[in-house]
Amino acid sequence: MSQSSPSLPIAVSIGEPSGVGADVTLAAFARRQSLDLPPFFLIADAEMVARRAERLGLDVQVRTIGRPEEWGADPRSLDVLPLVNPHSEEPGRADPANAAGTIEAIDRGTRLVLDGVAAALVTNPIDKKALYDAGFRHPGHTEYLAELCGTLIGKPCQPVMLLTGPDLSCVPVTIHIPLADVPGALTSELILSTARIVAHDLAKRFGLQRPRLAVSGLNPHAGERGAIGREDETVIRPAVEILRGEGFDVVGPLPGDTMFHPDARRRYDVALCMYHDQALIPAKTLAFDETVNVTLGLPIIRTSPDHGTAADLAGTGAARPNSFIAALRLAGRMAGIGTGEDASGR
Ligand SMILES: NC(=O)C1=CN([C@@H]2O[C@H](COP(=O)(O)OP(=O)(O)OC[C@H]3O[C@@H](n4cnc5c(N)ncnc54)[C@H](O)[C@@H]3O)[C@@H](O)[C@H]2O)C=CC1
Ligand SMILES: NCC(=O)COP(=O)(O)O
Repeated sequence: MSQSSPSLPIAVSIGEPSGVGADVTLAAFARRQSLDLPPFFLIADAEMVARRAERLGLDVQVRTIGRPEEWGADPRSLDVLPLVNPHSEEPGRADPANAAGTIEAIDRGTRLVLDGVAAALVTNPIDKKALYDAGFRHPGHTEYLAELCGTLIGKPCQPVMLLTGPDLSCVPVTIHIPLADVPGALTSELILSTARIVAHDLAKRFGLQRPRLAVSGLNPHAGERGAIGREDETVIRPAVEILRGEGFDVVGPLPGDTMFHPDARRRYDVALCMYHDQALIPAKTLAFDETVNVTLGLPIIRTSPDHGTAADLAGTGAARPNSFIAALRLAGRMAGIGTGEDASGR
């Protein structure tokens, strides 16, 4: 762990214990010095993490800390803030019985950042269905963190999901909803509020003033001037015109199939897409190992690897830690923690 900076550490939540969260966190910790990673501690069941390290054959000592302030006393050890709700470890087999611990880790990490004890929260992937089966009523971290932060600060938050990689940053305006519900959920107001949060947070968190925004259409060929679907003209174009009137650098609606080729991508900083897969397919296809999921619109910095629980790889050593490492680095840069990385960011 880098001791060159007196910065606060980053809190990392374990995510789904049967997934690769522990694997990628341990792998990143093992390479922390050569990669000059920002300091971090893990919120997890310490015994589960130690067992996973052993299973993976990683020479990582796990040290339980009583309070986050105890972080960093022994630079050789991965500090783990233990859970009240224990996690059983069965790689590849999600169990709703672990849900309480999974949610506890997210809750505690969020509170620690809000309390100024941790610099940022990096979340490992959750198995959404396992949490739903245990009664969790939020589609994912993104929506849950917005509600939790809103309750804790007494002010509602609109979460915005940003996927950012070396060659593409994009935002799904509607997030975790069935495709059939997208046309009904898509409103000019939602596009406007999302674009305003993107512009505000890119300036505040990334130092990018007046980002160039490209807004996608919803229908094939952005509706072919109303001939293949109406939303492009009745919902999306009016929002783009209002944004332009407010001084935004924005184009659209652009046909979704032609806005991601290399020349097109050079013309904007962020693509605002109308639904989850319209944004996440190009992001993960272009750079699965380097793309980071960031939640904008929150009073805390939250990043996450772009991948899911990868249950098929848990405990095998085959999970690549790259996206997790990118998430740690980006959280560090957003929090102003010095690392050996090029700070130009994305
Ligand atoms: N932020 C979060 O909490 C996220 C959670 N999920 C959840 O993850 C679960 C599984 O989702 P899937 O769609 O199967 O996506 P996935 O990303 O877990 O897996 C898709 C494919 O990519 C591979 N893969 C994923 N991460 C990898 C890594 N680090 N190194 C090498 N290969 C990797 C997997 O082995 C699999 O073949 C679902 O329950 C989903 O809800 C998915 C995305 C984000
Ligand atoms: N596919 C992205 C995703 O599911 C991210 O979900 P979350 O960060 O909101 O948990």
